Amino acid sequence: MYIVTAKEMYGIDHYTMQELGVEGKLLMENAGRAICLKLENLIEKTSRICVIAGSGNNGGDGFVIARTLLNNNYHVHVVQAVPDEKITGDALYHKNLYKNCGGTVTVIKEAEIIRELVSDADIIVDAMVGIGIRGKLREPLAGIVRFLNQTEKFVVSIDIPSGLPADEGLTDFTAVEADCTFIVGAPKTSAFLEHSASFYGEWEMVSIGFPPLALRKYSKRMLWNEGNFQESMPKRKLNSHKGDHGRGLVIGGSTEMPGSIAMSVKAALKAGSGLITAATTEKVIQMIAPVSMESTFLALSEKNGYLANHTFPVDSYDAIAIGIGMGRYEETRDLVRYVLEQAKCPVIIDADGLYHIKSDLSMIKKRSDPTIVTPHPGEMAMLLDISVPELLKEPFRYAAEFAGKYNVYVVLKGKYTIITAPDGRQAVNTTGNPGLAKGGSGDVLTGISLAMAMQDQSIFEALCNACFIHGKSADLLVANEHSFYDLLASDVIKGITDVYRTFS
Ligand SMILES: NC(=O)C1=CN([C@@H]2O[C@H](COP(=O)(O)OP(=O)(O)OC[C@H]3O[C@@H](n4cnc5c(N)ncnc54)[C@H](OP(=O)(O)O)[C@@H]3O)[C@@H](O)[C@H]2O)[C@@H](O)CC1
Ligand SMILES: [K+]
Repeated sequence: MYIVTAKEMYGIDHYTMQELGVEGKLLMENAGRAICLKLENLIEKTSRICVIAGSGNNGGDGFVIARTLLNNNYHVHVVQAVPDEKITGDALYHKNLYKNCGGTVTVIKEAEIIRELVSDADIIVDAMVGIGIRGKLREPLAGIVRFLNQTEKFVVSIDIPSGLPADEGLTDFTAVEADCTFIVGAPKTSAFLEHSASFYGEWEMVSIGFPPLALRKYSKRMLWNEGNFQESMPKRKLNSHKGDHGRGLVIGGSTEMPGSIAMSVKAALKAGSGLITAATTEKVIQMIAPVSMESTFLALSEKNGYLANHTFPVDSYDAIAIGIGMGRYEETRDLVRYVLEQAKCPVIIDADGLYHIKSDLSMIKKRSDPTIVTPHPGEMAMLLDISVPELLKEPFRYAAEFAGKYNVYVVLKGKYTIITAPDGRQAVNTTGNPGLAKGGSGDVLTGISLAMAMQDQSIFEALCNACFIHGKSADLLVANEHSFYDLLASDVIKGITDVYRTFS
């Protein structure tokens, strides 16, 4: 499923109409009808529905919905929140069809009157404004939105909750807090931003006839779901051996943080790596060896309990993960630099490794083999020298800029983890739950990512699949024997079994 900006949606719309010859009226009919099919599952035959229509094509969708429901014997009324002369084009065509079928319309000039007009309605359909919103919502729409946000009635938004921007970048808006939203054609970016996603309520996308080639042509963003995972995840051959599944190296750990590297190693093995070596200090090896029975170890030099400058052969590995639990000690940085310069395989940089590269980002820019950074928002903001709120306003743009500038893959972790390729392709992971907001969770994702980077798939797909597995493991665990509260990172490692048994 593709994710679009408003501009991309208009591009897809234009292409479908101009190049393919599909008329706008037909797209609007398709949108309204597809939404009605879904809506009818939510409402009773006796439900009273009030559609609030605005002036643009979003209002036009509202008129199609009103006519379809009316013709299916529902009790419907349309409140038009703009003067008659503002309804033009395809929206006017559909308004007339609705009226020709016996539909009634009340035109309102002031927001106050809405309370009375919807007093006997069970369901309110918000078709005031969609992706055509410009600036902050004007009256009377703003007043209607304030009313809708305090009413107990069930509010269904069409395409986008009215007032909400489709794109990232704006955080100051008045918008409908919908109970549910039926998104038209493709989900918009604001459905995946921490400050705006909740306005959608539960959402579902309806297809209205945009061909995949049009979506592909305009959008570089997608939602990574079960279908993508199943399609791209390489199948295991029955006669394969451990060497076929990747020989990985995890570099990290310190006396203060010995556990995290153990978690990454275990996750990497559980997710399907053939062989994993943990490169860490002698002391950490002694500490983690009893719980890391399936891995091999490489002792590196240390200073005050932290990894210090050390050169060792890194060319016999298929992929490397570095940074986990290694601390921010000055001398550890030389080790990070050495690995990034020498390794001729994909390198994943996580946690403290990100702090080490910050002082000299040319370390990553110079590499010719794939480099992957896996920051949470605090680490991403640190890499970019901006605040976390600033980053979260436009995470897609910042991640894409960083990936392009430094030629790296970025896995920006969060409620909506965004995976970005150096060429600007982006994916949003669909799995995961609040149970993952716990220590060790990132270490597990790094381990799974390491395993995926060594399977027969592109790095972009590998990272998308790693995020999918990580989140899906947590989802299955919470659905069955665990809760958001008690879920541990070690449970997520065990849960990888169920993800593979269920989906591959
Ligand atoms: N292919 C597609 O994409 C398809 C899209 N479809 C649907 O069309 C929608 C996009 O339609 P659109 O382009 O007509 O814009 P839309 O969201 O109705 O808003 C424009 C109106 O809002 C008004 N307005 C703007 N800002 C305002 C403000 N701050 N405060 C108050 N009012 C404001 C503005 O009024 P004006 O400023 O001109 O007075 C203008 O009249 C899309 O979301 C989807 O639902 C489907 O039909 C199927 C095909
Ligand atoms: K709307």
